[in-house]
Parts: sequence; structure tokens; C-alpha cells
Amino acid sequence: MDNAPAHAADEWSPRPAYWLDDVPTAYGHGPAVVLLDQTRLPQEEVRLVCSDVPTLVDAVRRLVVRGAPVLGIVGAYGVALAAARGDDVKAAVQDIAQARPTAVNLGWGARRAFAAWEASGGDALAALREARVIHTEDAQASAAMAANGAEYAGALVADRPLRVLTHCNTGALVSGGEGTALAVVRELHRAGRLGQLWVDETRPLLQGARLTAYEAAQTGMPYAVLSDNAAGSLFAAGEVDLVVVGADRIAADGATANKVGTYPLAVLARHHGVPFVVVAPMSTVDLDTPDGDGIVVEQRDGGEVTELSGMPLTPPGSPAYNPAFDVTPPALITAIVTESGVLSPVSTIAIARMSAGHDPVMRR
Ligand SMILES: CSC[C@@H](O)[C@@H](O)C(=O)COP(=O)(O)O
Repeated sequence: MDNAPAHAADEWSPRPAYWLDDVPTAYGHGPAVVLLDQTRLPQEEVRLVCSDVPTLVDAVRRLVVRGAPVLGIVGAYGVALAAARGDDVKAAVQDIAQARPTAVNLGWGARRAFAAWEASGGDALAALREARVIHTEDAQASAAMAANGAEYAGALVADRPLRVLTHCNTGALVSGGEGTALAVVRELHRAGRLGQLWVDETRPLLQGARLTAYEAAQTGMPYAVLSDNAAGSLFAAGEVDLVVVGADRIAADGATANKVGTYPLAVLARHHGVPFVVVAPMSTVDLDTPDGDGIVVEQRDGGEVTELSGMPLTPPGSPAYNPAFDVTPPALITAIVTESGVLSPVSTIAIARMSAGHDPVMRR
């Protein structure tokens, strides 16, 4: 399928989260964190103005903003907001970090902004400056991951464009830049090396069908959406050259938590001899969680499974199992792409340990 691009691949930037100094708020004029409301995409592009931390925490829980890297940015802006308002900044860090348990970046971003605020003796501008640094660093990491991942992927198949399968949404909607796994795909597309993007719909909240398809359409990628359970027959038909996914947390053994449905793809990829590649910034590595069993998987309301856009799918009162993420063991991961390069899970962790030695502040 070829789609008429709404934008050149280089130009499109949805700005999922940003800071405004002075906007009309519920409290008169003041600072706010502005979020592109991803629950309303692709139908409409509307923004939510968060002028206090409870509104921001609620937005994170409802997935108005979601995806690991941008949650780090939002966590930091949230702390800057608490500081600017003169709220209890320490309590704000707790509230933000606990809003969703699996994405490590959320608490990491909040703690970084808090450390800057504390070191400055309680200067709200110091927290905001740190949030802006995190925002910029994420854009830089995204560009480096895109370049590293596209070089690696391009070398897998020399003589024709690649067919890439992805799950959930990992593009510009989750980042200060173009994202993680989808940034790699976008780079391949820019280089004329993308033959087909296969987009898993990603039940139950359809981040693939709603958001990745939206990004693919905006940037003119050749793509098709499939129901998650069609992936097996796609592999069997030999239609997948590469699987790329993001990560919400990478434990110290290289086990990786990502959107539920990722682990079955890793099993399928192994069975069919297809590379399974995780793309994530180093900030997603959590050396304090020793292994995959230690990763806390967010359990969400069963209504997300038993209903679709408020319409019941099951007999009334049906119980449901609704983990938001699953964990892929390192043995099933061919490579992890970070801003530092393309390495095995073991080597990625070794690099993270070396960098942590230089940056002990952010280790809990
Ligand atoms: C680069 S984003 C990586 C992950 O955060 C992404 O794949 C994912 O699982 C997001 O889940 P979500 O529940 O939509 O926040």
C-alpha cells in the first residue's frame, strides 16, 4: 500500500509535550505543561493544558501522554510545574513516579528535575532548565538511535527494501525527537530502504492501529495494519525481515518490558529466524531491577479488554486479564539499539554500568 504523505518525512513533528510559561489556567495566568491528547488520535488533534500536578498525573494514567521517553520528559516538567507553583516538590516526585509503574523513565525524569531543584537550593528555574535538558537529550538520543538502527537494519538485507514489523507506538508521539523503534523505521524510509511497515494493531488500546498508523500516514510510509493474531501467518509467509520494538524498562540482565504482545512476537521471530531488535535510550536501562522477574508490570482496568470505545464486547460482568506490558527474556533479543550503538543485551548492560559509574545521582 502506498500512502500520499501529509508531510515530508523530515518535517513532521507532533510535539507530544511542552512547557508554556504563561497561559490562562484554572488559577489565572501561569505556567503549564501542554500535552497532545493521544486518546483522541487519530480522530482529532487536541491539546490538554496541565496547570497542576494532579491534572498531569491523571493525564499520564489515562494515556493522554504515553510511551517511555516522553514520560521522562513529562515527569521532569511535572516537577518543574510543582516547583513553579510552590507546591510540595518532593510529594510531586512521588505522585508522578507512581502514576505508572513499568516505564522507568517517568520516575527517572522526575528525580533528575528534583535533584537539580534541590542542588540549586530550591530554585524553580533549575528544575525547568533540567527538564529542558532532558527534552533536548532525548531528541539527540532519538537521532542517534535512528542512525544506528537504520545502519544495522540496512545491512540485514542488501538487495531490496526491508519489510519491518512493529508493535505499539514508538515514534514522534513518544519522544522529544522522532522516537525509538519507529524512528529507525522512519530513517529507513527517508533512505528509500523501507519496503513495508507491518503495524500490529496492539490490543487492547490500539496504540498501533491508532497512533503508529497515524504517524506512518503523516510521513508517507508504506504500511498496513494487522490484527495482533495475524502476525504468526505473516512470519510463516516469509513476509517479515525484521521486528523492531521499544522498551519501557530494561532490567540488569537485559530482559525487556514492552507493550503486552511483544513477547509473543519475540518467540515467533526466533522460530522463524527473524532478528528481534529492541530500540531504547540508555535512560530506559534500570540497573536496580536485577532481572525480568523483578519488573513490575502495570495491571490496568479490565474494562479496556471487555469494552471497545465504551461499547461492551463481552457478557456483562466478564472478568478480564489486562497486563499493560510483558517481559521478553534477553535470550530472545538479537540486539538492543541505543544512542551508544547496536549491541547484545549483555554488552548494552555493560555500557550502562560504566555510564552509571559516572552518574550515580540518578541511581535510586
Ligand atoms: C519508545 S516507547 C516504548 C514503549 O514505551 C512503548 O512500546 C509502549 O509499550 C508504550 O506503552 P503505553 O502503555 O502506550 O505507554
